[in-house]
Amino acid sequence: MMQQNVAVSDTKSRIKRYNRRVSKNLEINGEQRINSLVDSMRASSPTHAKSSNSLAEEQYTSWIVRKPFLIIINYSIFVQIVVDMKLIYIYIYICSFVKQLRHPSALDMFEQIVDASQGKQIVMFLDYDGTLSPIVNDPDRAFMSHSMRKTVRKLAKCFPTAIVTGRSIDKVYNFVRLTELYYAGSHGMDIKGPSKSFKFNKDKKSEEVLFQPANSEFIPMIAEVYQKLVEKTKSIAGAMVENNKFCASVHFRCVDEKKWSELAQKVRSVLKEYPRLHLTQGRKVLEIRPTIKWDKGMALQFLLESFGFANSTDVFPIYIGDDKTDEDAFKKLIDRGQGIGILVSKFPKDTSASYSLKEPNEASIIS
Ligand SMILES: O=P(O)(O)OC[C@H]1O[C@H](O[C@H]2O[C@H](CO)[C@@H](O)[C@H](O)[C@H]2O)[C@H](O)[C@@H](O)[C@@H]1O
Repeated sequence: MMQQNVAVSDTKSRIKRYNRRVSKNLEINGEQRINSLVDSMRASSPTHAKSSNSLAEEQYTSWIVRKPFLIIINYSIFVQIVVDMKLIYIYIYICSFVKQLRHPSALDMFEQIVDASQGKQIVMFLDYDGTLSPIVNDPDRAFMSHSMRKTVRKLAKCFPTAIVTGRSIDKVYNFVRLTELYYAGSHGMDIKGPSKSFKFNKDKKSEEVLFQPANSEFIPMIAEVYQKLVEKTKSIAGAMVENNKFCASVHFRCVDEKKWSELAQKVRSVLKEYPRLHLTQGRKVLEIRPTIKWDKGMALQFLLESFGFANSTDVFPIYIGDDKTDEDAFKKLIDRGQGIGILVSKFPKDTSASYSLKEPNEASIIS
């Protein structure tokens, strides 16, 4: 009997120890997940994402700052510095040259792009934020310039043209205000065609083409999550939440970096209750979306198919975008072996796009 009691209490204490270990692991895992989310929030913010170029420039600057002290210490070290500086110069030069080779400016390559599209039907895909409009602190004030609107209108007269955005269609339409375009909102999960008769519509139907790959039950789910996120994050100065119909965005552009971890924790705590939603990241924004296999690349594919170019070799799709989510579309073009992807970015980035533009204004020049 005595032995049995000892065995039971032994087992109990082993179970307790086990539970303690498990819950400690869970805490560590939870903490690790938040830490890695905050790390990637930092990494995806341009001021933190050091390119090889900017790193070299930074090293170069720090050499300059230290230089006078080193001269006094030793002339031979000074000579060494001059040699090193030259090497750094050469390194910076090679980096920018290689970058140009990998992602030449779409402006410099304009003629080649035009040549490559000869005899083919150009189809234009345009991201909105950071591509047609400059990035601003307040997402509700990301206005498109009049000249950009004019350019997009002209484009749509010549080619089928679609806006592919993380925003809801209603929001992006309020900025763009062009009825002749196709709109793929909520990262391509809500696709609508022009609301009036449109010559590129193969069957010449005048009604809107509509495709929503995600189940419509996600709409109330996102609305609920949006409300919870607004409530949870209201104590964090600068945090903004947007309901984008099939997805929600939590902006941290105006949040003090010291608060990023707290914000990430709050977002994770809301998402815990929604296993059918997951988190992705854009430019200083956390995006919550349905766990379905759909992205901007698949939206591009869907639109090309609806234009009748499923297996056509006579099509030349051009996709212009600035964000991580646009990479799926760039990759799709590579898979199809057609057209070109153009990345809008001031900084060198790893991308599947073939060309680059420095800012939204340049996108209007090429169009
Ligand atoms: O696919 P996109 O059209 O690029 O949409 C992605 C997100 O764009 C918007 O946020 C971005 O632009 C804001 C205004 O310039 C800026 O404040 C924010 O930091 C950027 O991430 C939009 O507000 C989000 O809902 C979209 O998810």
